[in-house]
Amino acid sequence: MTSENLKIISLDVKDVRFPTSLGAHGSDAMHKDPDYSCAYVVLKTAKGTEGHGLTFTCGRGTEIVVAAIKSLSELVVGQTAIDIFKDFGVFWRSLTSETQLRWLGPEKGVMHLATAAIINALWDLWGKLLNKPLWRLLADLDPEHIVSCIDFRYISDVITKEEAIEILKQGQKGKEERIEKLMKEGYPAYTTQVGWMGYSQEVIIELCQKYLDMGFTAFKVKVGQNLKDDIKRLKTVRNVIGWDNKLMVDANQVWDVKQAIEWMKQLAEFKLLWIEEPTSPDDILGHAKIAKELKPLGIGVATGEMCCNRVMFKQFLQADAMQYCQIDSARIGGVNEILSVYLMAHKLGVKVCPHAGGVGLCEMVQHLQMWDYVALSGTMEDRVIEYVDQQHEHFVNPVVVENACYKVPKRAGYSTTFTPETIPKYEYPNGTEWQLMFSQGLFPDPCKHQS
Ligand SMILES: C[C@H](O)[C@@H](O)[C@@H](O)[C@H](O)C(=O)O
Ligand SMILES: [Mg+2]
Repeated sequence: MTSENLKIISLDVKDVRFPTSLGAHGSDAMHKDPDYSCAYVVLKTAKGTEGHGLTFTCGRGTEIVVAAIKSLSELVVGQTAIDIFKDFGVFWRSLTSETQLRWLGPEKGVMHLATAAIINALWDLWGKLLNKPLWRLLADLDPEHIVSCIDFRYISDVITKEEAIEILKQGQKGKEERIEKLMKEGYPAYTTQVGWMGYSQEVIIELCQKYLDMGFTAFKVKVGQNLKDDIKRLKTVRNVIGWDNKLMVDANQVWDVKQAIEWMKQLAEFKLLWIEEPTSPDDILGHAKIAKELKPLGIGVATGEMCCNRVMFKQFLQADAMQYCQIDSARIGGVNEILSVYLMAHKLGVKVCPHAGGVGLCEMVQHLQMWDYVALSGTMEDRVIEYVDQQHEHFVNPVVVENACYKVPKRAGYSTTFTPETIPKYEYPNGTEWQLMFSQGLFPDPCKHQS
């Protein structure tokens, strides 16, 4: 492979949306009608190999992320993939610290979602070039190379490069046996599919039974709109799943700090493992207070799906403000930054249970969590990967969950390639499915709207 062949010659980006709001799939106390969507990046090398990456969105606004990706694209096109991978941390910083664009973040919001989509596409490309699934690519990289992918600026007060290398060297011990175990058993999952906010009691009962029959032992339910309804919903769920299975709740940032504590005290009788996103995702001390108050009730605090970067994660971890660290593969700046969060969580003894409620998130986080087991924490104890049954049919290599465990992905890359039919059908607003839904009056046609 010559380096000329590995030159990135194009970056294409699409706005892809799925009409999930029609069935209340993905709904919660704050996002009542999400249309699961993504900005989908396709990188192409001169040799013709493609890398596919995405960042998750909830419908409206995806076009803004697409525009941000277009603004970043000139930093990528013309670069040689092999040079990027040699010194990936430096390249990552060139995106996040671009001297003018950084004013729009820095390292947060739309710009960081855009960075994640591009960076994820690069890791997919790397996996495809080496013919390895991402978890294996990560597990095979030597500790120094992994560390060279990370930007340690702002986190070296908690973890240095040298410490990270040492931790990763320790993680090499027993790696092959762990790979063998993973191949045999897979990685435990929990399901959120049973408890979206907009689901009726009947649907919840039916889904709880379905997932129990599939072998699931951990379930997550949305709360936070109305206390009486929450109590009713949790009673229903406990009735079906019993008291030995794990139950978690998710408020998606709806409460004030005091309100969160009071509300959760009223739900404690349902034996809850964690409350997820009780309040603003930026309120580190608020989360710490909630965690302290709820600890005697056996309830931990989980958060991370909207934690905007490694600096915020660092402080959450330092402040004992999260007992479950929910990295999100598409919110912070892609794999490189996520590696730094895993390392900090490991050093500070916090369990990582990735967030996956969105398009392609299950496909991605399985790789990250499997790498963590194989080459970093070395354990799956009390750790679970979220599972939602959304849009898997649109991926060429969808996740496979059997007996409530993710099977190890075997195909090269980050599992983020859409099927050839997906974009023509679901690109917004011109995809054939969208055109049909506009004509049926299911959604307003944005083109007609403007004229
Ligand atoms: C809008 C989305 O579906 C969220 O509700 C979802 O990501 C959720 O917070 C989760 O934890 O899966
Ligand atoms: Mg959540």
